Amino acid sequence: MAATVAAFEVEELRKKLQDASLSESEKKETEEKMSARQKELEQLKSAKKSPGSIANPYSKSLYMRAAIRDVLSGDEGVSLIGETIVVGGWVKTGRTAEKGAFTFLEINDGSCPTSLQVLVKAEIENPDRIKQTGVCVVVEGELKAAPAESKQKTELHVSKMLHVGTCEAAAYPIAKSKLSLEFLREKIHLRVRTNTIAAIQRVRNCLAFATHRFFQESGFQYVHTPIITASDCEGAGEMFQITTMLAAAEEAGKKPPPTEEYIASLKAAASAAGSKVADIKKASKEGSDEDKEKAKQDLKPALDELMAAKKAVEEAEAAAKNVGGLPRTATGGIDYSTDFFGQPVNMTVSGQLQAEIYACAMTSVYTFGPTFRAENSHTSRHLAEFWMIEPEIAFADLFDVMQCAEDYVRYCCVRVLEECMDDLVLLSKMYDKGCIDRVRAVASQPFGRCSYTEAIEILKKAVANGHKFENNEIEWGMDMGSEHERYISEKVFKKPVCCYNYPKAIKAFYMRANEDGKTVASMDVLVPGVGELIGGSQREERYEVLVSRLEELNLDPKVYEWYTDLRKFGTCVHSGFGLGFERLILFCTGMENIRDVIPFPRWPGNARG
Ligand SMILES: NC(=O)C[C@H](N)C(=O)O
Repeated sequence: MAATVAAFEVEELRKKLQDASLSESEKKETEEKMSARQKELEQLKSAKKSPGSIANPYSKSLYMRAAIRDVLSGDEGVSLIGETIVVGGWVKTGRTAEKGAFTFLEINDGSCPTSLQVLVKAEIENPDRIKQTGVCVVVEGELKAAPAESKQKTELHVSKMLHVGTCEAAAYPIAKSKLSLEFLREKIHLRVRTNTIAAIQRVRNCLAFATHRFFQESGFQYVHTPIITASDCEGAGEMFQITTMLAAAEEAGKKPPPTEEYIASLKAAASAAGSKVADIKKASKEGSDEDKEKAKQDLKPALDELMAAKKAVEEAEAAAKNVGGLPRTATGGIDYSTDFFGQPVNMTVSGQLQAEIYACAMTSVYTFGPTFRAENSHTSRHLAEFWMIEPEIAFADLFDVMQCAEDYVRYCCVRVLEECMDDLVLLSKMYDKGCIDRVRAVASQPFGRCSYTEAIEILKKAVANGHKFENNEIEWGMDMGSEHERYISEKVFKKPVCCYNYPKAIKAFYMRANEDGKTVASMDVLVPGVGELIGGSQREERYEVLVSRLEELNLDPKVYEWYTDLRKFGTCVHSGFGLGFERLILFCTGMENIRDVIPFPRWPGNARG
């Protein structure tokens, strides 16, 4: 809410003014900023609202319901005092007062972290039906000024209960206010009813919208790349396969395969049927008129018998090869030609290759969709299904995409500070006190830049000075671990860093080879608290170099023909990157575990919800 942001800013500026080391001009500038924000705050607070102006446009036919966010925004509802409004939501807490004459409910509808206090008289609704956490209510009533001692400025005095969805209190798993995040992951269908998960969802929503805004305002086309694909972009083989052969295999697998004797007996039957046909044919040419007439009648059924016998042999032979119920090729591999797509396919690990196709015709494009990795990884930084944003830009080199990555991430931070401050405040109080400062710091200053070779020097020096990493063997060519990446961004630069020009041996086939013969034009953005947030590169645009790189890595150039074709038909310098959306959310919310920032997390052994 804009007013919350303004109030927060005023407070921050007030704190800053107490800093004795401020110069006269800094002090003046801060005072001016503060009075401008103060004025803005006053305006927001006095903006006049009406029940009609705040009613949700798509909740009018049933109830004329308003979102609690719109009731409370700016002035905490003061300008609506005396008006009749309708709100709907779920009870956070309920209590009775005056021996059950009143029920006080805190209701929340997910539109903002704040709940609305609602007062229901016993003659309007039985307290026992509504006071449990988790009950759903839609209520109509007059918004009144709250008593002076209460923490909120307004409360709703209910005149009509429009809906009650009761909640079985004893069985409701999230009735308690403080539950562990691990426990909530098990109650996946109810966890968004908690303040934490709802706040994270609002931040996620804000970042998703900010992503589209940033790229749309920068002239990018949003491209939908496929989820089902035959190519492995990262060449790492950590893919989920897609097939329809398994259900049929299960059926086929139930029958024992035909024995050699059985196949031999079928073959004998086929050969007998063959001889019979030959005899009939002979009789039709050489026999008496009577024989010829009979042969004419016998030929058709004999031919049918032969065809059926041959088919039985073929089927039995195929079934004998059908190990585990799966059809096999002559060399014993699985025969995918009978599968749905006629070839092995998997769920995408990255939309990059297809994004390149579009960039090489439309110049600036981006994808934003789910990607999948079948890594058996149980860390707090990995998911089997995660969302990725992948811009791809023609006529752009490595340094252009580094700048794009920096601008995009900073833009997201600005948006989240402007639009989700209440959520950030809530989360930072509960989980990570320094989070808002880190987001602000990212929004307000340029990223660092450092080559991989420089990064290795920094790490070596750290070890020489006594710093202990879990992996203390620092040498050029290593794949830096998260502890090393975090050291560089958190301890050395104290801000996000674009690290670039990594060794060729640890990077993917599509990255452009540098002149030194050892490195490729790749970059990672390393961020405090998170480690690697972005990976990207300038793409290899030279046909021969790309094909020989594929061969070097034992990747079949035939499989990547369409990709290498782009280099044959009007090639150009182009670059792009991929940002793991959930890692951006981790950074902005200060949450520790990636499983808590996606609505329905998938990890090995878990696909709840
Ligand atoms: N689009 C990109 O550059 C991201 C890269 N394909 C990755 O998955 O890391």
